[in-house]
Amino acid sequence: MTTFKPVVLSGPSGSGKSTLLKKLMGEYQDCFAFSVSHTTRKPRPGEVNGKDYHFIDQDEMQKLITNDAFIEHACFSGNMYGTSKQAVHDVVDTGKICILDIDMQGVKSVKATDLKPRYIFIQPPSLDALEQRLRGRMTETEDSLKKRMDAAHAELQYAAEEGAYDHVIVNDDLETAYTKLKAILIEDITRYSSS
Ligand SMILES: Nc1ncnc2c1ncn2[C@@H]1O[C@H](COP(=O)(O)OP(=O)(O)OP(=O)(O)O)[C@@H](O)[C@H]1O
Repeated sequence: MTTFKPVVLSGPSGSGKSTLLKKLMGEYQDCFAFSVSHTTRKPRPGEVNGKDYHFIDQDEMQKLITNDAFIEHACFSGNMYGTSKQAVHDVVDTGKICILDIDMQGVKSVKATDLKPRYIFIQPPSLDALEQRLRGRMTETEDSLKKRMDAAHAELQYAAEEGAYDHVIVNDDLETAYTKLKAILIEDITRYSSS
């Protein structure tokens, strides 16, 4: 079976990663998949273990963290979440193209693994435009906006370093950015479709 390198999509919050991924997965439903995350959160009605999340308890989570099983892990509202290296390998083994939507710390962690993905950075046209988009999304408080803008500075600095990413896509006009993203992935998409 043909397998594909995972694809890492990174970029400041508000740069348009989710928007681009939604378009990509809408157009090529079959081809791409996200890895299944681990969480200590209780399953909601209808959620399936191993499909929506790997539901585990605190002790198991701690063990996985100690064993360096995660690419990234974080705590939100008292629950822990993590993306394991194994979960990415599991998607690769299905023959689909695994998408990782992760931040700069996640990118640095992936670089320390044997995953060898393609690294794509989604860059906002400017910091002003980024702030406008975050405000327009109506998801942020002034405090969280400031945190995201501070983080964006660091992300842009890192992306400018030689070799940090394989591709940088400036998301100014959405259709143009999407065309660029597809151009990077089209060879794999075609191979997937003909396999
Ligand atoms: N090219 C574009 N032109 C104008 N607005 C855009 C463009 N791309 C995305 N947006 C808008 O910018 C906002 C942020 O985009 P999105 O939520 O996709 O960012 P993100 O990188 O996924 O953020 P996060 O990391 O916080 O999830 C959204 O409201 C989206 O509709």
